[in-house]
Amino acid sequence: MIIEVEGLRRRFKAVTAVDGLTFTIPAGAAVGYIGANGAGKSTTIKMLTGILKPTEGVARTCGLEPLRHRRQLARRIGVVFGQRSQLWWDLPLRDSFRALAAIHRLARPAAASRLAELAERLDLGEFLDTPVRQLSLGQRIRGEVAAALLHSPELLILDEPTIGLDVLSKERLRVFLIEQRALHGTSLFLATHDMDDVHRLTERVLVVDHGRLAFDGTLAGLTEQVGAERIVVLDLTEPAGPLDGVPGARLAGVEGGGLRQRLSFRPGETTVAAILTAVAARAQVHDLTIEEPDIEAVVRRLYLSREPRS
Ligand SMILES: Nc1ncnc2c1ncn2[C@@H]1O[C@H](COP(=O)(O)OP(=O)(O)OP(=O)(O)O)[C@@H](O)[C@H]1O
Repeated sequence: MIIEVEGLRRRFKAVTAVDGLTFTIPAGAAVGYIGANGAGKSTTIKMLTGILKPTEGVARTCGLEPLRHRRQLARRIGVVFGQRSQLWWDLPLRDSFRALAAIHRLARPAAASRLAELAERLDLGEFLDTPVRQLSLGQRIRGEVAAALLHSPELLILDEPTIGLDVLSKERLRVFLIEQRALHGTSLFLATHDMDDVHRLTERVLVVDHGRLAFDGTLAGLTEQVGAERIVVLDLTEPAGPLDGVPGARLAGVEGGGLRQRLSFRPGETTVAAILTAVAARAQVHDLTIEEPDIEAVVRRLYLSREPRS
């Protein structure tokens, strides 16, 4: 197991941020960790990485007790906090990598070739010599991710890595992470508010609610359990009248005078294929995309379905 957590609890005076969590994650897995603001995600990550001491219970990361073996663990994991930097603010990005290579005691040629790989894949070349404080958010996050991966860790822990990034930067980062996992088999533990992150990067999702595990399964299983709606966006070859009355679907919007129409549906009640078949008699579809429900909505529905809590 790359992560093992048993009865993990952390109190801050009156607040119980993490309240008896138990789960395991096998090596090589990619897991999304989601929950509302203040649900306990960052606190969990801090205990997994040896920054915070559990009040009760056990966390084991890469088979190590994070607090006791913090140094050893640091060589085997990479961590990115989207809202906090691990880079040296006033130094050129390249110097942070040099310092980190020294901290991890990487042999020079190995560090140089790893940096070259990361710089190429993350497109860092243009700003390697720019002081970190002058980087755009997207550039800095790419730098953070490279810094976290420089020593080729077995496990990458990301806390809100795409927060504040524009669509293009988010996408580049996701493509990079998918590639890295395919190349190196890096395990991934990803706390995020972004459903697309979860959808693209992970195969299992853990939902935390008031420090307790509220769901452990696939994203499809989660949306099905809460009955969240997905939206199919249809781009038509010619404008058509409103596509209402499709069985199992609800017309959620018409744009461009009928050229683009959105139909929402609940997985389990109908399928995209059935919707397309029903629509085919009335309009010709040129292109389609599926919009995932947003994470806040899914989590809210899950929380509501769990009430009243003990
Ligand atoms: N150092 C601290 N002192 C006191 N309370 C804290 C501390 N750190 C976290 N908390 C509280 O613990 C709870 C869980 O916080 P945590 O940061 O783990 O949540 P989160 O799920 O990461 O939220 P977000 O999505 O907003 O980052 C919150 O109520 C928070 O206010």
